[in-house]
Parts: sequence; structure tokens; C-alpha cells
Amino acid sequence: MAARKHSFFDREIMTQAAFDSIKKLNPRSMAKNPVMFVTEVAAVITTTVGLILSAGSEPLAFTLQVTLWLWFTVLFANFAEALAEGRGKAQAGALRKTRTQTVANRLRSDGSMEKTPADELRKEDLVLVSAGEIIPADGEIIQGVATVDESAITGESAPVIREAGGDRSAVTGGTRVLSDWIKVRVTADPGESFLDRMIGLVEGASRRKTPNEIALTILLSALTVIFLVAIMTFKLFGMYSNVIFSVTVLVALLVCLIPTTIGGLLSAIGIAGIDRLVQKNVLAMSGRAVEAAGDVDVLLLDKTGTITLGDRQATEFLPAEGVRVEELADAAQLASLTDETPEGRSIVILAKKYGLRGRSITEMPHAEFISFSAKTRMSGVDLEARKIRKGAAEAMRDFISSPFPPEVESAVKTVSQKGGTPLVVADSKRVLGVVHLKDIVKGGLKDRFERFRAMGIKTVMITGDNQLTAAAIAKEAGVDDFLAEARPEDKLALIRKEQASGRLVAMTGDGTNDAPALAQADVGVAMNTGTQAAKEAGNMVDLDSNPTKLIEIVEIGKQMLMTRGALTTFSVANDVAKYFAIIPAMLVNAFPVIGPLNLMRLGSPASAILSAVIFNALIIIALIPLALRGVRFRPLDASVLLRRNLLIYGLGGLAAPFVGIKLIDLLVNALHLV
Ligand SMILES: Nc1ncnc2c1ncn2[C@@H]1O[C@H](COP(=O)(O)OP(=O)(O)OP(=O)(O)O)[C@@H](O)[C@H]1O
Ligand SMILES: [K+]
Ligand SMILES: [Mg+2]
Repeated sequence: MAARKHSFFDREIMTQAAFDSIKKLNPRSMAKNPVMFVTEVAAVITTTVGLILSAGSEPLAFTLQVTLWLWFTVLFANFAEALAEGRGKAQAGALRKTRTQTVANRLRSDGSMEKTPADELRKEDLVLVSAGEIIPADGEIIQGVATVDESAITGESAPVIREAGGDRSAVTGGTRVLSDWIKVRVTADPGESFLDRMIGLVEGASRRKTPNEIALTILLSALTVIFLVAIMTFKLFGMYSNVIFSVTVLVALLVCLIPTTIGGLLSAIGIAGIDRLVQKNVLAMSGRAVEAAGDVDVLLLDKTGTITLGDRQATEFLPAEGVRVEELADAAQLASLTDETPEGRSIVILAKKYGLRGRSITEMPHAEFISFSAKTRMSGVDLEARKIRKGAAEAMRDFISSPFPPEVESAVKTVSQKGGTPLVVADSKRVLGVVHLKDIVKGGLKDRFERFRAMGIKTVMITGDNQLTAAAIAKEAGVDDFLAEARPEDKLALIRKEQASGRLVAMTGDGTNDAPALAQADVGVAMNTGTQAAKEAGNMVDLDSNPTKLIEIVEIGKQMLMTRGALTTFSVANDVAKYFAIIPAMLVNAFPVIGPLNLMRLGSPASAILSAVIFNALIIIALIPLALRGVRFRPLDASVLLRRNLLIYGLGGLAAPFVGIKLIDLLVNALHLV
């Protein structure tokens, strides 16, 4: 995306965030965050009751400073949220600029063409887009092949191929056709386009609290109520023992004790998580999906294209006994003439090496081509009585309804054991031989899967390919498990089975036949190049269409959950420590017996309270970078991580206030602030 280079801490974003944090003081927007709302009410009380009405016995300088720092506390929390939103807003601005007004060539039902403004196009309209033109709306190519510049959406300048029929048929409004022409069926009404949704997503307009965030907010609210009650009993206790606590002191104490640190940073953490995905070119349709990614137990990966390069190439023809290799090559080519898959194209090319000239389908008016589908696992052509087919061994065995000759059977086996895909070719009932399709396992996968294992996540490869090939590739790639000979419905069934045993499942896919599984998975990552159906079914879209991105997605999700956990731990530990820091200081004059509890020896009760309030505000600012960037991620088992984090952030949260408040108190006293 155009504005990708921004950091959270760019001057422009910081300035905008500073303004926004004032705008966010609006009680209506504060009410979404109960802890900070209470803090704002506290600031209003000290401002009105303490300052304007000068109620209470405190010196004005003290009330004034406490009031100021309470307002800062609220502003700092707002600033954290505004900063988290900043990068997305900048990106949304850049995206809006690409939403230029274009004129579309709409096809009327009689086949003639008319010029129509793009924003008048509706679902099901047909448009023609030629080289140099902007695609006026989201749609599905129904005719033609073209190269498309999608840099407006993906930030990636290399052109991509989009074509009718296959798994690369979806086009996005706002992108540009570079060569050739396409006929597109519009799939989105104005205002509901991918670009519109993307703008809404990156600027956080459609962000809703996730179930976990709601649960945490409820917990934090409960803590707030408990402390509110505690402070009121404190007041009663003061009245009973003739110590007078002013409104300012009680309010200051309350704010120090309620979980303002996590309360102030919670939404920033969530927004930053989604934003980190956007930086990786992944659009998460909901915060819930990001959270689920962090908790995933099982990853389902396609073999072809995900684990392997996916550009399966025919490398060899292995004829059956009594069949010349030219004859096999000829039949394989015939069966592949209209097969636009990489496999099909490579067969046509390899066949040419056997002296076969390139055939044209126009020479064969009576030919009826049967295209490949993941369900039938074969493709071919009917030439009057001849039925030429090529396909997976299992499917072909069913097709000829008899066993293969032994040498064909063993060729299938040899190819498979090498991790190749054997395609059996037959002319009606006669088996001609085997085509060896070679695919290459992507580099660096073993390490990545090792990372998953370290996190306790199981990786499962699913493939339509046969058992032997699947086993060979699974071993080479280092996945934990595999499912071979899988049809689309088997993928769906596998996901349901894993979910039924309480596991969260993630998967990637691009094809229309992946759509049900993408919808069923807890995290369904659709490839941007994929079909419209796949993109609508998943809850994330990868603009780079890189299936191994799932690994980064899981890491970002985990990092987001860990950051939230770490800062919650820190916040609560912090508040407990503050209790011991301030209360003894406040009471030690009236009750000298508690002297030994007064560990910190702060200057005076007034300086103790002011220092605690200042610390409480500054800790939010200090933790903003951690909240936005996330805690450092290591691929460790969940329970190990939990223990580590409890140790670091729990102990850190306990120690920080003692050190921080003591230092601030020294400064407050040195400068005679109270
Ligand atoms: N163009 C084709 N023509 C005929 N048969 C094919 C063609 N492409 C693949 N096949 C056969 O059909 C099988 C199933 O294909 P499918 O696309 O479902 O799975 P896959 O590509 O092998 O694996 P994955 O599920 O990882 O994509 C393949 O293993 C292969 O044997
Ligand atoms: K607090
Ligand atoms: Mg496939």
C-alpha cells in the first residue's frame, strides 16, 4: 500500500494523534472504556470540586497538580489509541486517493456497449476492460486473460495474470489492466467494494471489541468497582478515626489503584495487532480472527503451491509395454490441449520434444474437452468414439475399470516415491503410460514447521495427490501429518473433526472449492489472487497471495495475545505495589505504629500522592512503544511463555512503582512542588 513506510512514531502521525487524543475526551467515546471513563470523571471532580469550589483542606498547588496529572492520564491513554490508529488512517488516506472516478464500458444485453460512470455499476453488470484502463469495479473474469497492475492495492509493482475459469479469476476495482482485454462480471455494488472495505478496515472504522477484549474489560470494570468501594470505606474509616481525607486525595488514590495501565493501552494493543498484519499485507476482517490466529492448534496447508512451488512440470513420459513413447506423448498432449493449469501446459510443451507439432483446437471441430476438476481428478478429450484421459492413478483406475498393467503400476509407484505426481494416460480402455509431474518443495519450510512445533502447533498437509507422493513430500517438508487423496469435502470434514475435539484450526486456500473449508476454519486466509468465493468465505485476505504467510499471521496473533497478557499482568502488579507505596505514607502521621510499613520513606503524604499520580500517568506513556510494537516473540510452548511472562511482567510490575515513585518523590521534594 502506498503509505506503507510509515512508522507509528512519525512526526505527522504523532501530531495528528495529539489532536485526536483531545477529541477523544468526548465522554461518549470515553464511555467505551470504563476504566478510563472513571479516570476522566475523577479529573472532572478534582477540577470542579477541588479547584473551582476549592472544597477540602488541601493547598491549591497540590490540587492543581493532581488535577493536571489526572487529565494527562486520560490524554496519554487516548494518545496511545490515536497513535495505534494513526498508521492505518494514513494508509486509508492514500487508498482513498486511488479510488478515482472511472468510466466503464458496460455491455448491454443486446451485446452493444455503453459508457457508464463506474459508481453506477451494479452486481451482475458486464463490463469490458482493455489494456491501459482501470477496472471499474470488483468482479469475476468471465472471458479473457490479462496482466493486471494491482500495485494500488498490494503495493507490489510486478504485474499479475488474471484469467477466466481458474482460481485466478477475481479482479479488484481500482487496479489497472496492462495488456489484453477481459470481460468482467461485476460482483459488488457501489460502496461495498473491496477497496471500500479495505479503507474501513485499515482506519479501524469497523473495528469492534473482540469477545476476549469484552471479557477483559468486564474484569477491569469489576476491579474498578472494588477499588471504588475500598476508597469509600477508607473515607468512612478516616471519619471514624478523625483523619480527614479530602476529595482530591481520595480521587487520586482511586485512580492510582484502578487498572489504568492496561485500561489505557488495551484498545491500542488490539488495533496495533491488526495494523501489524496490514503491514504484512494481510487484511483481517475482524479482531476476532487475529485473536484466533494467536490460539491456533492446527494448521492445514495445501501441498501444491503452498508446500511446493506449485508449478508442477511434466518431465518424463513413461510408456506402457508395447506403447511407443510418441504415442503416449501424443495422447497426453491431446488430453491437455485446453488444460490451462501449469500441469496441462507443461505436458503440451514436453510433448513437442517428441516431434509433435503444436496442435490447434480449431482443427478439431468435433472434439469435446473435459476440463480438470479437483473432484474428478482427471481431464481429457472426447474425439468421437475415443475417450482420452489423463489423471490421478486412483481416478484413472476407476475410469478404465480394471487394474493397470504391472509396469504402469510400478511407474506410478516410482514417481510417487520420489515425491512426484504421476498422471496416468489412457485412450478409452487402453492404458498408454504415465506422465511424471515434478514439483519442488519450497526452501526453508523445515525451519518454519520446526517453529510451529516449538509453539505446540500441529501442521497437516492436505493434498489431492496419492498416498505415496504425499508421504514423500510430507517427509521432505517436515510436516507432522498429512491427508492424501482429499477432495474438497474431505478438507471440510477434517476441519470439523479437529474443531470437534476442541482445537482451533487455520487454513489457507484460493479456489472456489476451498471456500467451504475457509469459512469453517477459525482462521481462513484467502489468497488475493483467488476466486471471489474464497475471498468472501475467509476472514483474512493475503494481498501477496503467499500461503506460508499463515506462519507470520499466527506469530502476530500470538504476539498480540502475549502483549495483552504481559501488560495486564504488569498493570495489576503495578496497582498492588502502589497500594503499599502510598497508603502507609498517608497514614503514618496519624498512626505512627505503621511506621515499619512505610518502606519507601516518601517526603510527605502530599508528595507521596502526587508522585504516585505522576507515576501512574507516565507509565502509560512509557509502555506505549511496547503496546504498539508488541512484546518480543519467541516460538515457545504456551505454558513456558506464560511462566516467563508472569515472572518478567509480574515482578517488573511490582518493582517499577517502588523505584519510579521514589525517584519522582525525590524530584517533587527537591523542586518544592508541594
Ligand atoms: N491438469 C490436470 N489434469 C489431470 N489431472 C490432474 C491435473 N492436475 C492435477 N491432477 C491430478 O488430480 C489430483 C488432485 O488435484 P488437486 O488439485 O485436487 O490436488 P493437488 O494439486 O495434487 O494437491 P493440493 O490439494 O495440494 O493442491 C492431482 O494429485 C493429480 O493427480
Ligand atoms: K492505576
Ligand atoms: Mg491443486
